[in-house]
Parts: sequence; structure tokens; C-alpha cells
Amino acid sequence: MSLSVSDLSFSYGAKPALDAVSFDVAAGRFCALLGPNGAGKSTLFGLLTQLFSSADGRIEIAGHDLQKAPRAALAAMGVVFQQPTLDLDLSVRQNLRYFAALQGLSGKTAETRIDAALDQLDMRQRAGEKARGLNGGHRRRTEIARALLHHPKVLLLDEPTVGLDAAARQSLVAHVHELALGGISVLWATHLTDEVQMQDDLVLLHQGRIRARGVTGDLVGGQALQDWFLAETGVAA
Ligand SMILES: Nc1ncnc2c1ncn2[C@@H]1O[C@H](COP(=O)(O)OP(=O)(O)OP(=O)(O)O)[C@@H](O)[C@H]1O
Repeated sequence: MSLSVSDLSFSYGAKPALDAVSFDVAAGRFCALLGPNGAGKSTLFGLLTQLFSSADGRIEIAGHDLQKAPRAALAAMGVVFQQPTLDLDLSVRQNLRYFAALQGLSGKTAETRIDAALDQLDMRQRAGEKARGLNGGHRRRTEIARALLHHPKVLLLDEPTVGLDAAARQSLVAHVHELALGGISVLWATHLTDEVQMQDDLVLLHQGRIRARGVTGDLVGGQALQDWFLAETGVAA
């Protein structure tokens, strides 16, 4: 498994936010982490990225234990956080070059990887433009390209479509599904059911617990995902 989470629990003081969460994402799979506001998605991302840690449970990334071998585990992971993190005064290519340098990539290797990543997100023709001039969808695609430069095995995205219009959302969802088809494991956190496709893996998180997991089409059994989600959580998507 590229990403494996076992028995993970976390509390903010006395307040439990995650309770014995376990799931896996295999290579080449798009896994939607679906849950209403407050479900624990951001807490899980915080643990996966080591913003904080928990003594309860285990996280493995590409076979590396995040507690015991954090450098190897984190090196196998690309992350797109909920809050945008581009430098708006730099061009798309400069934003990627800076990140490549942080990863120890420079010269021709860096440029080749930057071109390849921009191609994957259909952003190569905009490489020279300042990030400030891009719309929200193109900014997000730039951030995803940047997260791919070090060739991670796992890509984490925390509600990446927040603030985007419907067309940009749809395009981003399609691009990231294509990345999964290329072999990377994707964990996509969202509270929006229309971002999930029937062939995707789904982890339904509600009030810190996993309520269901499996292939989306199998879980919903012919219902619309939105109706199933409402029935499972009592919250409209
Ligand atoms: N710093 C914190 N201190 C105390 N409680 C917190 C803190 N951060 C989150 N929580 C609580 O933990 C629970 C899980 O929150 P979390 O932000 O992980 O959920 P989420 O699914 O990401 O929701 P959202 O979509 O609103 O970000 C919620 O009940 C939330 O109120």
C-alpha cells in the first residue's frame, strides 16, 4: 500500500477529533476522504504531514513509518494544503523552481521536471505568467504541479477546490483523477459529493470516526452519493 493509516486517534485536550481511524490507499487509486465540516479531515492531514503527532496509531507512506523514518516517509509525499501558498509576485516557473531547489533539484534536472509537471496539469503555456495574474483554478493547478516535482508516491490534497467556481472545480477533479491513473495514490479531502466518482475509493469520516469505506459505487448501491451521504451523516452535502 502506498498510504496506510492504522488505528489512528487524536484529541485536542479532552476533545477527541479522530477515533481509531484505519484505511489504505493503493498505488494508482483516487481515494476521496469525504466528511462534513468538523469531521476530522484537517486533523488527519495535520497528522499525515507531521504538523502534529499522535502516540496512538501508525501511518505508513510508501512503506516508511512516519514516526520511525519521517524523512523517507515525507519525501514520498506531495501535499496541497487548503490555504494557497504560491508567491504571487513570482511566475509559475519561478514558484516551481524555488520548490525544486528546496528539494535539492537544480539545473537541467529541475527544468525537465518542472516542464513535465506543468504538462501534467496543462500549465506549461502559462509558465512565464505571474501567479497573481492566474485565476483560482490555474493557481491550484500550479500548486499541484509543484507538489509533484520530487516524484511522490502519494499526493494529499486538503479541500483543494475551496473558493473555485464549478468549471474550475470540475477541471481540477478531472486532472487529479488523471494523475491517479498515472500510478500515484491520491487522498482528496472534501465535503462535496459531486467531486467523487463511482469508481473512486471512498472513506466516509464523521465526528472523528470512519463510517464507511470501499469503492464508492459498491457503497452507495445505486443511490445518488448525495442521498447516501445524507442518510449516513444526517448532513446535506
Ligand atoms: N485547534 C483545535 N483545538 C480544539 N479543537 C479543534 C481544533 N482544531 C479542530 N478542532 C475540532 O476537532 C474536530 C475536527 O476538526 P477538523 O478541522 O479536523 O475537521 P474538518 O473535517 O477538517 O472540518 P473543516 O472542513 O471544517 O475543516 C472538530 O470538532 C473541531 O472543532
